[in-house]
Amino acid sequence: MKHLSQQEAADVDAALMPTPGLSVESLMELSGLAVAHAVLAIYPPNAYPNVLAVLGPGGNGGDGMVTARHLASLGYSVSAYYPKRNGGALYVGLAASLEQMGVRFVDALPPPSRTTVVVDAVFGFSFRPPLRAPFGEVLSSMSAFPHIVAVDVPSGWDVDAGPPKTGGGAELRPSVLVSLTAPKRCASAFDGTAHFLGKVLMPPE
Ligand SMILES: NC(=O)C1=CN([C@@H]2O[C@H](COP(=O)(O)OP(=O)(O)OC[C@H]3O[C@@H](n4cnc5c(N)ncnc54)[C@H](O)[C@@H]3O)[C@@H](O)[C@H]2O)[C@H](O)CC1
Ligand SMILES: [K+]
Repeated sequence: MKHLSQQEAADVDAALMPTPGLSVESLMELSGLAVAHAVLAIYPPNAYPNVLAVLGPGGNGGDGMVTARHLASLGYSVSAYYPKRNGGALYVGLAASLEQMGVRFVDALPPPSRTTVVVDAVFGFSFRPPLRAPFGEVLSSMSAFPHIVAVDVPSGWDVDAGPPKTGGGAELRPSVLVSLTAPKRCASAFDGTAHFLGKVLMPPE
């Protein structure tokens, strides 16, 4: 399977936008639904009742909000940590839809737990290192959780080059990766247990 560079990933999503019937909202909904079903397949709610969605300020965080909404409707107990909120109408609306579904927004990350699945929706294909505050601390705290499902790109990884080489303990090692549309180059360094491909809307060529 082809892996997309950071630039190709941005170009592909820009090319999908004018497709009749597609919009940022619909692409985000399909992404979040795909991630929710990956969580359901690997971490069923009878064994893993709690989900913590960690949300970044851009489109990846939007996918994470949709994921959280679907997981709440699938029977998980869902909380969300959203340290840098996006004030755009789409994001404000998504956050309101989560509250309607009973998702709790928390002010700090809870301690790690073996029965909690972390949805890593901090950064996607637009991330460029180095990390700016407060996300170094956020990723460092997340990395202590044993079950992490990364949305599109493991957060903090260089989209082309892969995991950071700092060795400082802050690098995420997700157990599940859900690539959206196509895997990004960094996915070739993924060494977790399951790699899914979601939101495939393009003809193969
Ligand atoms: N764009 C689309 O068509 C769709 C994208 N989907 C998902 O969205 C992400 C890409 O979204 P984008 O808004 O372009 O960017 P990110 O979420 O990856 O991050 C942007 C956000 O992060 C900040 N940021 C970037 N680098 C740093 C840094 N080093 N330190 C701190 N903060 C940083 C930046 O300022 C922005 O605020 C894609 O991967 C998909 O998950 C959907 O699938 C729908 C369609
Ligand atoms: K991510």
